[in-house]
Amino acid sequence: MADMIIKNAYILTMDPSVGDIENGVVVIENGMIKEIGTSTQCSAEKVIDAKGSVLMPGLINTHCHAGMTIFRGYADDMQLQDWLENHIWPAEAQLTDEDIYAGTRLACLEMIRSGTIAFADMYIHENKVAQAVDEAGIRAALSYGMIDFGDKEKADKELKEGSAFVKEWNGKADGRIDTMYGPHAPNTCSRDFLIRVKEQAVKDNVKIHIHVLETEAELNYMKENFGMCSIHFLKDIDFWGPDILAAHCVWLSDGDIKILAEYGVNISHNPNSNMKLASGICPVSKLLDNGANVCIGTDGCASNNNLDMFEEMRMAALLQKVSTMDPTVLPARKVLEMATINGAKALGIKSGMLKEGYNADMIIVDMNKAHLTPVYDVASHLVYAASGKDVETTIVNGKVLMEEGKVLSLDEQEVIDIAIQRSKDLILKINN
Ligand SMILES: CSC[C@H]1O[C@@H](n2cnc3c(O)ncnc32)[C@H](O)[C@@H]1O
Ligand SMILES: [Zn+2]
Repeated sequence: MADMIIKNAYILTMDPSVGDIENGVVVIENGMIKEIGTSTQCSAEKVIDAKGSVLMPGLINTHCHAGMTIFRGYADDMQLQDWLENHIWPAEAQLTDEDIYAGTRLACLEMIRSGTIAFADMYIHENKVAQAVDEAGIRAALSYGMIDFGDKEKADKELKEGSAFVKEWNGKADGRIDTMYGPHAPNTCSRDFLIRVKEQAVKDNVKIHIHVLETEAELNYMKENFGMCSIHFLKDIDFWGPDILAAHCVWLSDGDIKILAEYGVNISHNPNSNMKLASGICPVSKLLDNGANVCIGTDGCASNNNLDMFEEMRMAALLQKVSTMDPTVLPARKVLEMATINGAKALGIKSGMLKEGYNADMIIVDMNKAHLTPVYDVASHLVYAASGKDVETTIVNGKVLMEEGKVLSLDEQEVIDIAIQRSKDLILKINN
């Protein structure tokens, strides 16, 4: 007897060798996909009838600061440097374990609700992020965010904390938590520190999550201080490889794009954050044309201001079209690949496709809605017409985290109430 069967669904497998299955069935056992096809001989304890809905791989958010969800709507409409240095960093200095736990629980709730099954995170008090992820049932690649600003003592302390986090949490929560090292950016971390981080990550066999060339200011800083841009600087210290998840990559030259593709670097494109902070536009279609792995993230809730990956997919497509003045670039299926297959590759997880032997990480999208009617092309609706609110069921590791719109792994009202209380206490502390 299997654990679960989902039947009568339009299945968007994202498996290129199979394609879509119009009236399909998926069998789940021990957190994995046991069978996928048009029929099954299996029976299961739980059967979900998904008639009229789309069953697809859950979305993967490859750049987030989940704890920052406590700052949703705090410090809008500013230049990135002003926003970060004069507002966000002073506010973060006031954050406690409990604030980050509350913010991350709120983030997990929103992600489960809007069809995200996994996210990559970089933040402070990351132990509390891990605790929240463990309890919420979602999957994540977590890193303690490190900044040394060229201070050797701070570098030692940060690396010690990043290392301790990796040792404590890697592979935990039934394998749902992976860890990474999280040096913040090439303009906030010293050269020596980045070299040490890379060495440690290789030793620990974990990946690295870093912001790269988000702003023109970073590009200018690197050129002034090192005589080269961040891409060449990181190449110079043997940093690049398929173990690197580089967020943003907005200010790239054609030569930089070739380097990122050649080294198999994973690039998280964060269109809403880049638009809101007016950072610029990542050359996504050029990166993809050169064979780079580009995936999609939301960034934190203080620069977005939500974690809806459906919205992020739509923005990714529209932004490339208008910036290249070519409506044929980044068609819907390609964007879906970025948010599923490419995200899974970046995180090194067997998700992002509905295929035998893969993690049972999937979502059911209700298509019986006015704004999703009629249907000529399912992929088109998922990217251009749907939103996270259309997700009715979310399954991670074979466990149902939300069923027919009810979140089962978290007490929704409690999560919201605590986040409200924490935000009120926080603003009093910040303003004092
Ligand atoms: C050291 S933990 C991570 C650090 O990153 C900050 N952050 C959030 N969003 C961005 C962004 O768009 N660019 C650069 N840094 C960002 C966050 O506030 C934490 O301090
Ligand atoms: Zn970020």
